[in-house]
Amino acid sequence: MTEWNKRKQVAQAKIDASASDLNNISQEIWSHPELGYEEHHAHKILTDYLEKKGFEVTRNYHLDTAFKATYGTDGGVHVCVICEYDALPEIGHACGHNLIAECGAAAGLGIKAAMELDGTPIGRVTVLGTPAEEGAGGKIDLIKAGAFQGMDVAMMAHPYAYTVPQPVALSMLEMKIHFTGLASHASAVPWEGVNALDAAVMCYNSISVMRQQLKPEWRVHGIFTNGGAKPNIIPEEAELFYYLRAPTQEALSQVKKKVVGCAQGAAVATGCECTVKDLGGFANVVTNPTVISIYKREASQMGVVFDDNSGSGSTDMGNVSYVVPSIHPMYDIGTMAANHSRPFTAAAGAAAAQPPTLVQAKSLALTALEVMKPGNEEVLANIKKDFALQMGGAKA
Ligand SMILES: NCCC[C@H](NC(=O)CCN)C(=O)O
Repeated sequence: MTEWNKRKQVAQAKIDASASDLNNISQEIWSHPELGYEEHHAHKILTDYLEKKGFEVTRNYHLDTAFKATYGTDGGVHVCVICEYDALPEIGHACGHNLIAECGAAAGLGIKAAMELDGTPIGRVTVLGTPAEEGAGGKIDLIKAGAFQGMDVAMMAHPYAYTVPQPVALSMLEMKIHFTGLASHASAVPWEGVNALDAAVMCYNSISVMRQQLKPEWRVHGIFTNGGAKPNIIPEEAELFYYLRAPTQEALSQVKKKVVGCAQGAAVATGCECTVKDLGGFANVVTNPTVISIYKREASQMGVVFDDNSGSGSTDMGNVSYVVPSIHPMYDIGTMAANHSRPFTAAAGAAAAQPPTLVQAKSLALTALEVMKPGNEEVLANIKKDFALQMGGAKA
């Protein structure tokens, strides 16, 4: 056996030997669901554990509930494994971020064990704790703070109903559409009023009608966040909250133009004022072809079979993929339930999710080791070449 294959075995054995600890971490996070930027319990248990395992830990890293846990030396390849740990309102860990945290910590442990085999670490591994993927996107704050500078590759794995190495993750924009009318008694003098709720309903309906003309991969979905105060007051304020999505930033701007047109039309029809507030969003994920081909090879050798079924959500890992060569595979946790559903919450906390999570952690760890391997400098050169080509044709 080559020295490097020995290291790969050590990584896998370390993850297997830590299975019970890792499951406990996952269960702790799953049973204490915390919203984005409030993940204090998850932050504590992950940082305490990684510190105990010999990582140099920075708590509250640029954000209250972000962390950096790092091991190794500078000057070699620097690999980042990402943890997420925020939950959804009301339905808990319905996106399985407890498992993303477990997988990131597990991969980090495995890589570290392999690196320190002969006492001389080659390169650096950082486990990065990133808050609020379901919210404003903590990775975007961390990018702005420079947390990804000097990293060569970033990777994570996300729970799902299928196993997809290169899922579609769309560019996304969050938008609030606010209508202002004029209040009046809805029974005594309704003609004195200007009805903001009517404008919001017309806008919602126009967007729904427009949907037939949207490209199949475009997404527009919204809710009413204000529909008036009382039935006997003509609503003077009404508000819609929409997510707009498309495969690229260019296509997203076309979707935005159409939605703004619907809002303006509804305002004219009802005599209301309309303001559209752009709340920012996420970039699409640009998967690095060299890294994903290594990942696919390593995962296949462990018996992982890939499906051809990609969802099309969005993630702040998309923003990371514009600053560091990245992969964001998704994997089957033993459920057919959709993410963001209550059955998915149950699946994310079930024992059946553990074996596939550890296989993903091993696949990420072995992918990282392949990039770090002395003599494999051409691999890193190819990763950088892919990235330069991809970024030449893409805008975040
Ligand atoms: N506010 C951003 C929502 C992101 C959300 N992400 C996912 O569902 C992917 C996995 N967590 C989305 O709506 O796509």
